[in-house]
Amino acid sequence: MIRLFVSGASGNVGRLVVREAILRRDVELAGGFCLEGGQDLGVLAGTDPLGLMAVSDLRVGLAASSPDVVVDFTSAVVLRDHLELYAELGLDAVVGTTGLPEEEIRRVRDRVRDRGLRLALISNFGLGINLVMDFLAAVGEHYPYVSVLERHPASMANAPSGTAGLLASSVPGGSSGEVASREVLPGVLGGNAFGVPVLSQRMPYPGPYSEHEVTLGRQDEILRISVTDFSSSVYLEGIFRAVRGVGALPPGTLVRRLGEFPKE
Ligand SMILES: NC(=O)C1=CN([C@@H]2O[C@H](COP(=O)(O)OP(=O)(O)OC[C@H]3O[C@@H](n4cnc5c(N)ncnc54)[C@H](OP(=O)(O)O)[C@@H]3O)[C@@H](O)[C@H]2O)C=CC1
Ligand SMILES: O=C(O)C1=N[C@H](C(=O)O)C[C@H](O)C1
Repeated sequence: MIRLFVSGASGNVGRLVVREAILRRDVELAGGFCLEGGQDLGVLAGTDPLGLMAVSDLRVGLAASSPDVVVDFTSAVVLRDHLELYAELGLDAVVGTTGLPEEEIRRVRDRVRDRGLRLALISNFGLGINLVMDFLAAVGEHYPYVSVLERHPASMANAPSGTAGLLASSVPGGSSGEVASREVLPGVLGGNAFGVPVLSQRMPYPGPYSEHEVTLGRQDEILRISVTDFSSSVYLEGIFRAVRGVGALPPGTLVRRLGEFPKE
């Protein structure tokens, strides 16, 4: 039985993680944190009361509940502090929160290695995106030209999405060539991550969706892959795959893709 603590227990993803943890036989919900705190975790998750209250002080909540694994879906604003706290407590962590710059992630990787920690820092737990990342790693060398486009509702916290950066980093060698176009509207061409052009599109559409599109090119051939997710439930299978797997990783390991976990 894995004792699980959920950071961000009142959020879109955190609530689903709490509900799933209640249903699963291999997991026991140890506690949860959210900014507000004070409410029953079951009620927050839209189910029956559990008699287990969300805490608003993460350090206190973790000390009181002695979890085996912490899952974090909170905010880029607090991500750095949360990672430091999990490291200080030597906790195995599965982190979905995005928005940490790549140079910072390199420092996190060093800390994980130096202190013998185990961390899954995965910007997208969806099956489709993880399969595309595996595909890009396998075939990217055949396609010298690459670009990544991501589309989210206007409420999306960061631009680009963490997933867009991870997709860009999955292509060995980045993209070739230069873009000569002059920007008439500032920012219209987007940015660049790992040598790959990345563009974010935001629309005040009411429903949830998350879309990523990768275009691969070589002489006389364009290959385009698009993944659209309409509900946070698509992340659950991957999150619990990581929850089961993180404790079995060798100490000092940071994984960025589900494909890095050994097959079950
Ligand atoms: N890796 C993946 O597969 C996915 C990653 N994400 C990422 O996960 C993160 C969370 O997404 P989502 O669930 O939609 O977010 P929500 O805004 O729905 O939930 C955020 C949660 O974090 C808490 N929180 C918000 N701000 C703070 C803060 N400053 N300090 C402490 N706690 C805070 C909120 O508490 P309260 O309600 O009390 O304010 C809430 O519990 C984002 O970075 C998102 O991009 C999202 C989907 C999939
Ligand atoms: O906040 C979201 O919605 C999402 N965040 C993750 C990201 O930043 O990549 C995953 C997905 O794009 C949805």
